[in-house]
Amino acid sequence: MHILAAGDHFVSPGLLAGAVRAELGGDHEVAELTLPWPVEPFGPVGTVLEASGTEEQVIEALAGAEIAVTQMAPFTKQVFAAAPGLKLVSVCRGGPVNVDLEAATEAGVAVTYAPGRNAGAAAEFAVGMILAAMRRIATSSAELLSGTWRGDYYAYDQAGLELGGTTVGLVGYGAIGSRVTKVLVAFGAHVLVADPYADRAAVEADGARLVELDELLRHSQVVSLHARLTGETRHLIDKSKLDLLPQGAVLVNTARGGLLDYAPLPEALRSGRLGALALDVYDVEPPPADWALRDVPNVIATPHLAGASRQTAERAAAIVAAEAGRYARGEQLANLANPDVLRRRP
Ligand SMILES: NC(=O)c1ccc[n+]([C@@H]2O[C@H](COP(=O)([O-])OP(=O)(O)OC[C@H]3O[C@@H](n4cnc5c(N)ncnc54)[C@H](O)[C@@H]3O)[C@@H](O)[C@H]2O)c1
Ligand SMILES: O=C(O)[C@H](O)COP(=O)(O)O
Repeated sequence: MHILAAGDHFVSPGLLAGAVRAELGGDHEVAELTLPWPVEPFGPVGTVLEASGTEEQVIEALAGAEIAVTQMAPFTKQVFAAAPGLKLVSVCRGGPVNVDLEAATEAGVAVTYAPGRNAGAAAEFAVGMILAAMRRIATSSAELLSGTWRGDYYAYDQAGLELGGTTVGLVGYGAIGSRVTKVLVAFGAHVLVADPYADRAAVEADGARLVELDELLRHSQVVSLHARLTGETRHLIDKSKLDLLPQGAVLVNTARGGLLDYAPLPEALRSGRLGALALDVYDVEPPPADWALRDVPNVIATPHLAGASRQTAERAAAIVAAEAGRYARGEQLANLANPDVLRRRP
């Protein structure tokens, strides 16, 4: 069998190919393709979002492949049309946003994905960002290293908040939001959750309360975003929603830049409306040189790092290799994103 391992600098082609060889044995031809990373600014929500590399690159590398394993490669209608032998695309992402699922189904190609493979890493990182922002860990460190010892941080009106006893609002209760909840509850925080699709009983069993978004925003001193970016969630938090937050609230976004309207943020921070902002994701990645939040107080910014742990990369490669193994043995795939494809097969 011919297999394409299309990786990037995070989940490398070598890591993917090694896992596939270990799963399938050595009798198969595994081609390796390296895609650029970091990705270009993300495209609009559509059929294929957040892909990396070009269709031409993928078409050339596929060359007769029956299986492709990847994180970011674009699988568009054109790619499926040019690869008639392709039967399985296994994507090691939380959602196969780089695959046109309709075109895959039409072409009879099964698509699998990897829900939760980086949820532990992203949840730990989000909690780290929440703590760093609440207690000014990152900004005070940067100030001290640049020569400023700020005694006023001890003053009552400048001092940070403890997590214990503080109300934290989590927007989105999926693989990451639910993990963040459990950690925050263990710290003694009161956790509010807004997610129109969440199971109330599951939220309550985790020690949190399911509420409407506006209620969450009105009552949370800290708000952390954990929803997926869809047509429905784009700019879920805009100026009108920011205005609902208590004065001096902390806002954390480790999910997707598109969830948040970035335009009102500089003024909200300068005026103290927002007490701190912690970001791992941006409306444009990387943010431009003249980024409006670069010289604004109380901003923490990391380069889209939340999901990037060693375990995530290893787990990702193992998950797609296991799906390739199931396909090769004729077994049921574990996480099929386009079940309709089964109806199209003889
Ligand atoms: N920064 C990083 O490195 C990094 C890493 C992994 C994931 N992420 C991002 O984190 C986010 C969460 O990932 P996940 O794996 O938990 O996703 P998930 O699919 O498991 O959960 C997303 C949740 O969002 C909820 N949701 C949908 N519409 C909503 C709405 N209108 N309001 C509130 N909630 C809504 C869904 O019901 C679901 O529970 C995603 O945006 C993902 O892309 C970022
Ligand atoms: O780090 C990320 O944000 C990802 O690499 C992709 O996340 P996703 O797999 O949930 O799309």
